[in-house]
Amino acid sequence: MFYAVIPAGGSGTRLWPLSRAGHPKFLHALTGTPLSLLQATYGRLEGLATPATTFVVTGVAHAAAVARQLPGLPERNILVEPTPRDSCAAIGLAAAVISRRDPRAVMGAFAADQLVRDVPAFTETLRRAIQGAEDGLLMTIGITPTHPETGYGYLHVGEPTGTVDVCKVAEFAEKPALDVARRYVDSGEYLWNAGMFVWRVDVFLDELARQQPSLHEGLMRIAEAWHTREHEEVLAELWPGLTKISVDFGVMEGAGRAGLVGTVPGNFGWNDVGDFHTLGELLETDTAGNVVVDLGLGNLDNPSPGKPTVLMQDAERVVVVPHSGRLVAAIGVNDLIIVDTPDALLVCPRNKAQDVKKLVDSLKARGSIELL
Ligand SMILES: Nc1nc2c(ncn2[C@@H]2O[C@H](COP(=O)(O)OP(=O)(O)O[C@H]3O[C@H](CO)[C@@H](O)[C@H](O)[C@@H]3O)[C@@H](O)[C@H]2O)c(=O)[nH]1
Repeated sequence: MFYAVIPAGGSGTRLWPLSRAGHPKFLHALTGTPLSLLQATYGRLEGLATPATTFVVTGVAHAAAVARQLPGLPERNILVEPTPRDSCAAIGLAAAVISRRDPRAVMGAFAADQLVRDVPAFTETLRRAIQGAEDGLLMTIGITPTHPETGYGYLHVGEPTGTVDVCKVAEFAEKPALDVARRYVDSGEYLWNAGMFVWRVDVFLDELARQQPSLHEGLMRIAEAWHTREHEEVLAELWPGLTKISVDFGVMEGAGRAGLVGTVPGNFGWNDVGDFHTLGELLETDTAGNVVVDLGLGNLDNPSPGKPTVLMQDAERVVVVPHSGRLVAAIGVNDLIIVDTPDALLVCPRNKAQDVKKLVDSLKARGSIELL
């Protein structure tokens, strides 16, 4: 049996002021369709899992929005975390819950905030990954890199395993420094890790126990109590003490060194919707290269539909996110990002899109919680 898990908890700080702690990027319709990133992620898994075999792991602050956006998902399949403890705890919790139903089930974990253009090719790739997982590997999907991105994991592709398209991974290197990332890309031997994982839950949980024993123990105790009366009590006691680490640093790097990681190439039009510049590259432009991000129906608080929201004159390659209900007008500007929300306006050159994270950090340092 195949289970699909969507960890949905990151706050998407490089998409501030649109993405906020209370309404993070996975709940927004950012990619030119009425579907939010979460709804699109859920929808593309239909060929692989059923609602009964799909889980979303999310924070208590987002559980109601997730249920509203995914009305077909059984409520008991929304695994609610009291606080964010990063992706290893989120994905590990789902693995532990699934293992109590079926200890040798194969599960896939799919980041909630990505764009996939060719869903049939995605489904085919996943079928190959499932074969690799059945053979005992922790499977990743490898994307051909286009530039030395430091926000991704890198997979050093090793020997073929004999299963069609499946290779061993000689090294899993998460978020390398820029010079290292350059070396990887120049070598032609590395792929980007797509942030999707497929494995047998027993293989993953054994590896979690080996590398993160206390996290493993806590998650197994929480999963044991999950559908019982003790659930809340056990969760309140154990969750705050769980190791806070990503699955990439917490398990995958070490599993790579142990020769347990495999990969299949993913040629399905993959994008990580990380910042406003990238978003501008992904969406359709007008003849001057301008992009208006239409937040569509998947957005829960879509302002006044029908009213013109953006007017541009002699402007080129400007990305506008109108999200306040008022008109955004721009004259004679180039290569700019303008994000207008009711309580915060961001204006930033496209080549500084990564620095939005620093701005959010400084807001945090000032204690401006209401703006985050
Ligand atoms: N429920 C829950 N989900 C979480 C939490 N933290 C992160 N997530 C979810 O976990 C997924 C991965 O997010 P990040 O941990 O922010 O990953 P990343 O920095 O983007 O890096 C990952 O993805 C890259 C590709 O986009 C990979 O290249 C990289 O190796 C890694 O797997 C997203 O769906 C995010 O919502 C948490 O505390 N709780």
